[in-house]
Amino acid sequence: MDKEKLLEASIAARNKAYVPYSKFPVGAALLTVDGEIILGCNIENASFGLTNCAERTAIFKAVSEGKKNFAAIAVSGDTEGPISPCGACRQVLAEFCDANMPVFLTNLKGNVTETTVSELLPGAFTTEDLDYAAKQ
Ligand SMILES: O=c1ccn([C@H]2C[C@H](O)[C@@H](CO)O2)c(=O)[nH]1
Ligand SMILES: [Zn+2]
Repeated sequence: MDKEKLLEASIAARNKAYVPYSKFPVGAALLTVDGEIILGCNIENASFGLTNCAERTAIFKAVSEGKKNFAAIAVSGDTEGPISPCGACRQVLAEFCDANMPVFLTNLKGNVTETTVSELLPGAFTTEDLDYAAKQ
């Protein structure tokens, strides 16, 4: 997997961000198991709570096109250290990605952290929890 290419794609994805309120563009680049890169950016709203983060935009775009098997994601923002995905995005990543899927977090200075979905959200609530209740 070309980690540098994915990181660069996430930085390019920031250019499409719709961020009139925060002025804080974030980009995501989601790699499918077939080698396709799906981009996402944050999309804000005058009703602030309706904002969709870059990571969820990328995942929802992919899933809406029938692509649900992912190999990695890169996320970038202009932060002091590597960007930190919000809790909502961590939960959505846990829904669609393997626990050990690589997550590359970066900033514009080239600081990179490589982590995984389960490191970002240990003990995530998952579909297995629902299956357990359904069997009782
Ligand atoms: O990992 C992150 C962190 C923040 N944001 C967005 C949400 C909002 O538009 C702006 C400021 O929080 O950054 C993302 O898209 N992804
Ligand atoms: Zn988020």
